[in-house]
Amino acid sequence: MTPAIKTEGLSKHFGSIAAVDNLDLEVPERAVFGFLGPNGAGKTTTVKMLTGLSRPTAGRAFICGEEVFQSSVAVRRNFGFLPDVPAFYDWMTGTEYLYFAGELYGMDYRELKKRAAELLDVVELQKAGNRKVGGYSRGMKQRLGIAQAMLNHPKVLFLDEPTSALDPIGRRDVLDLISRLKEEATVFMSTHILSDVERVCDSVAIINNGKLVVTSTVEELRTKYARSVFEMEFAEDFAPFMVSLEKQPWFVKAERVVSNGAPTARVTTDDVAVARRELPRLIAASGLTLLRYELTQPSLEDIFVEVVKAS
Ligand SMILES: Nc1ncnc2c1ncn2[C@@H]1O[C@H](COP(=O)(O)OP(=O)(O)OP(=O)(O)O)[C@@H](O)[C@H]1O
Repeated sequence: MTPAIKTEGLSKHFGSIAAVDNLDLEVPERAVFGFLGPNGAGKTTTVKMLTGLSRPTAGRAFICGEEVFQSSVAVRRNFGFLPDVPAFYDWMTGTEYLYFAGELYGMDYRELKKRAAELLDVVELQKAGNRKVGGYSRGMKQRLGIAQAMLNHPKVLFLDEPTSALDPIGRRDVLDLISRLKEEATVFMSTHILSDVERVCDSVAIINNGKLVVTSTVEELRTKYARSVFEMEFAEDFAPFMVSLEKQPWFVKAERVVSNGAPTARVTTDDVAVARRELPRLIAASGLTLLRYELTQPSLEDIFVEVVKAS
């Protein structure tokens, strides 16, 4: 099957800076793909090359098998794009805005009317369609922007930081919408918000300093970096206890975090069976009063920090 997005040695240099360096990516159809990386990693530069807004210094990019730049008109038909800060005309209603955008795409008026109504439904703005965009919340604007990007049935939808400016309810609505869109299109979203990735993405790529560090399904990433984490709350100060754990052969790291409002010891191990046996004995020997003891999995954030540091 032709991948929705493919890059071969994609690179962009700005003078001596390699913003994107020899990137090989493959994104399957009908996936929600998370594109992650710390600030300055090269995410925006990559998205600009994938959407034909910036020419690569070397390498090639394909959307649905069509090479970007070689066949830009054919490629443009295949994707929709929502920038991180979309611009709207506040005096237009939501429906008028979609008609305006559809006319720019050259859509037939009858088809446009039908598609706009259908999309207002999908993004749950059917009631707000006749209200002026100036009165929309940020979340509503973002959903309208997604409807606009989906107008001409793109096979790939690029979303740049789609939830970063939203409150928790706006975020939840946009994430629910992204999950539903995968029925229609492949979604490629760049983001910093790892909990969003955990909620909606099937696969991810992590880049750092312009280079691909890892690409895999979220599941594989978890299995590969599976280390178990014990969370413990104590009635007394547990700092000396954490230090005493460092000598244990199964110990990877110990952190003091605040979980559910309480100071918590988070202890990571790479040998869960031994740690499970040993920890209760060590807690008993410490004389501390144990209030909570839980075995959890590392978050995507833990994995991200580890992968980026190692690179
Ligand atoms: N037009 C440009 N001229 C010179 N350097 C640039 C240009 N655009 C980007 N860069 C550099 O390329 C690198 C990658 O930038 P890019 O904006 O792609 O990163 P990013 O991952 O999107 O970062 P952020 O998450 O902060 O938006 C950075 O070092 C940046 O300073």
